[in-house]
Amino acid sequence: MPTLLALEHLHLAYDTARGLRTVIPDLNLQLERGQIGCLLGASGCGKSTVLRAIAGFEPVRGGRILLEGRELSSSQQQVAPELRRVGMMFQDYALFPHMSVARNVGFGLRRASPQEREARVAELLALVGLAHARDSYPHELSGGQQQRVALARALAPAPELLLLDEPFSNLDTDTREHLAQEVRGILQATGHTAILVTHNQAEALAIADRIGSLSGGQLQYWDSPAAFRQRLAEGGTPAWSEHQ
Ligand SMILES: Nc1ncnc2c1ncn2[C@@H]1O[C@H](COP(=O)(O)OP(=O)(O)OP(=O)(O)O)[C@@H](O)[C@H]1O
Repeated sequence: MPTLLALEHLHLAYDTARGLRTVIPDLNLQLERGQIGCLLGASGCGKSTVLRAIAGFEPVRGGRILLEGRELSSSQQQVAPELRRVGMMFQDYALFPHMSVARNVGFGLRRASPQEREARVAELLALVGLAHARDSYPHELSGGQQQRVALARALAPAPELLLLDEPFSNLDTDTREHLAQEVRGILQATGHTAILVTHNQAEALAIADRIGSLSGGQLQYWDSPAAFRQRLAEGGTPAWSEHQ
């Protein structure tokens, strides 16, 4: 499979009152089209910063980000977030409370005709198993259902790459693993490529094709689930990892 996403010598830093603070000094990563990659790592190691840079919300100080060989970010240029074809889904769902499920899902389709939007919303709600809830409001749904609406909304504009930032962390353990497997099924069925960040190994194993650990701003490994299981069996887990 061809590479969809490439991070090449990525250097990310924040401007602070005390000067530039490097979070990611030199990160390299490749993800094939159709794969789900997972970044594990301790709180504060820079996982969200990497996702935000891929989405175009953080400047790149060095190196570059490529999507299908197209340069999205480098120190010289920065493609606007809305032109990247990158979708994002967060842990707090970020659904609009005053909008119905259908309007939430159709939110990113403002340029489509009403008929096209209606058809796409119906298709996505069927995909995530919530066709019956189209007229409900977010507060009427369970956490897992809200997260499925958030997934449908993120997929609606047909992004090339989906970024998932701790998407299941507000859910209880059982729902979390079940939904991770369900989301994997949905992304595989639609051929989507995604990167997920989490603290949780079980979640990583339930969803990912490639699992890596971010530490000191570097990717420590980029394993298949089988190789990652082997690593766990050999005791090669970082001290911070959640074992659930
Ligand atoms: N806007 C900012 N300005 C300065 N420093 C920041 C800013 N945002 C994040 N940081 C710092 O950058 C580091 C990485 O933050 P980031 O949110 O990427 O970590 P994370 O691995 O996603 O953590 P968590 O798992 O807790 O969400 C942290 O030390 C954080 O304090």
